[in-house]
Amino acid sequence: MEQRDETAITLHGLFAGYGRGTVLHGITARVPRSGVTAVVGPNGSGKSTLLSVAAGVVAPTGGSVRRSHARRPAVVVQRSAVSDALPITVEETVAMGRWAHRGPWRRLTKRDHRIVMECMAHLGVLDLAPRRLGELSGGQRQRALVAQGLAQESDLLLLDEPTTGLDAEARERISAVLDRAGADGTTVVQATHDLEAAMRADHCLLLAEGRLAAQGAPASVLTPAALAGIWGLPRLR
Ligand SMILES: Nc1ncnc2c1ncn2[C@@H]1O[C@H](COP(=O)(O)OP(=O)(O)OP(=O)(O)O)[C@@H](O)[C@H]1O
Repeated sequence: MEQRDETAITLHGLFAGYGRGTVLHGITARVPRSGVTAVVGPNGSGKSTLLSVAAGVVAPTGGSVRRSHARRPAVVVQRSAVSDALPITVEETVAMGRWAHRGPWRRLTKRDHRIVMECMAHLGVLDLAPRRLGELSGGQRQRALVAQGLAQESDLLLLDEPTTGLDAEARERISAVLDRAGADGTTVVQATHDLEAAMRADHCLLLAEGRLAAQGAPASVLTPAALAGIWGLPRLR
């Protein structure tokens, strides 16, 4: 019972993939409740697939996944997955985060509008509210997408590379918001190539070729030996 309360997601011997191709091979791991968990690994190691399984978008082909969340997960996709041609503003993008509560055709309430404003303010995109998403820089667009995820007020927030490739200011802004959400009781899971972001997480899952290489506190998982073994890096920068 105690274990169940402390664990948000339990993966047991999990296999998953696309069509006939298996990407995740027998992963047994846990994501603690509250706080930030970083999912780390080289390109193609299965990080996004793991997030998709956690989101319920990809079904396991073997083993099990157990989530102990009351609400529908909030998912923040990679910003490259959002078309430049999408004719919506930052404010509309963030307001879509409230659709899970109202449905797309229902009017948003005053509380919804307040949450949308607050989330834009937290991510520093209030000034960009009327701008079209497609005309923003990568960092601005990413902050708008994280604001949308936050606006869903889920107890499980899943993000695919929210800080990878951004400048220091955007990375710091997003990391601070995720840290705060985790401290406030949200279970935050982010797939990332940003080793600084991974090191400041509370928990870390390290994937290599669809298998779990290690899990635990980031400092014990992202050791120079593990990084050298998996990426061939001489040391953590
Ligand atoms: N929708 C899909 N259909 C078929 N194969 C897919 C799909 N998405 C991912 N894959 C394959 O699954 C494998 C793992 O991909 P995944 O995106 O989960 O890895 P990743 O660790 O997130 O990689 P990256 O760091 O490059 O984002 C890759 O071989 C990829 O080609």
